[in-house]
Amino acid sequence: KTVGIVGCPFSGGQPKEGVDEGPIKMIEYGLIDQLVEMGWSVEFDGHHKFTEFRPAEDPNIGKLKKPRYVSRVTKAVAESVESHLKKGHLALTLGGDHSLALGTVSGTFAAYPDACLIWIDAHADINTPESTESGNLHGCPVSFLLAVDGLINEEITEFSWLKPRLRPDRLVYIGLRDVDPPEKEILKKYGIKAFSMYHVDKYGIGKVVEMALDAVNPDRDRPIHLSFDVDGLDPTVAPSTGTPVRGGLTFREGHYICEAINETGLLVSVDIMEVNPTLEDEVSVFETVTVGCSLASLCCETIRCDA
Ligand SMILES: N[C@@]1(C(=O)O)CN(C[C@@H]2CCCCN2)C[C@@H]1CCC[B-](O)(O)O
Ligand SMILES: [Mn+2]
Ligand SMILES: [Mn+2]
Ligand SMILES: [Mn+2]
Repeated sequence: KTVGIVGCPFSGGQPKEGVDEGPIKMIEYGLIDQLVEMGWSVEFDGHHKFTEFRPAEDPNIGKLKKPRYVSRVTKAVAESVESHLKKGHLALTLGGDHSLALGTVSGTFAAYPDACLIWIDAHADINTPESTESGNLHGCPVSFLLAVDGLINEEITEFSWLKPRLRPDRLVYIGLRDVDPPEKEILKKYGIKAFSMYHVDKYGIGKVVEMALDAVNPDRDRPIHLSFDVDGLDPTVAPSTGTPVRGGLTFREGHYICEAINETGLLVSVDIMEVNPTLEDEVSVFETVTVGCSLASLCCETIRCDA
């Protein structure tokens, strides 16, 4: 069993410095050794160097910020993820901000057209170029990926490489608690399944994960892409992240999601996103980086001590 690590030091989808250090710290903290100890062979030929992709000029397109930089980087990420998957490897992408999912999810669907997407996040990241207020592309990836008509008005030529393959009934969220009004409209309009923290409280994480899988993978026969924004966790668990929101997933709830999805045997591609090891004090940074590493490891569990 081989896991291909896609190290993505990238911060172009949002304004805070430091989230590009996330992948570097997760590797420094020994993620590779951890995976090797768990029985994986690890393919990692160093972090991507995305600074070469940065255009001299990158004026906003409408409200969107750094559109050319984000587009070039995510196109490269899509190719990288696809190539790991086509070799039958598990793709593990370390971010970097969540705009990288434009690439990771595209790469997964190129290799596994029948895949489903499980998005763990405080946010829906489904703003369109028109609905976004911040213009930060880390708040938009899902709207670009959705294969629906009429969501995005004018085609953004920079992103013409991106073939939207995500059907609304193959997408499910867990952990939502800070969704913009236009995003709520989109979720409702396309009937996208979303388990907010309200549902986690009401049903418990075990039932929520089961309902999420039932929604997008009823026969448990579709490959799974798990996109995990660490701000889905409570800020007491993952404090060093760009857009923290109180009332999030506990340490165990976050890890349970990874264990339960791993247990399906269907996981093909994982993103660990929005770890920014420069925002908080040393202890908070340590906690956030180690949580990123442990989430990744539990996605890769091979030997389960079954009860
Ligand atoms: N929807 C957002 C966007 O900027 O589009 C607005 N939100 C921040 C905003 C602050 C004021 C109260 C309402 N929320 C961040 C989110 C993107 C998060 C991207 B992720 O990858 O971290 O999930
Ligand atoms: Mn590989
Ligand atoms: Mn996100
Ligand atoms: Mn988020």
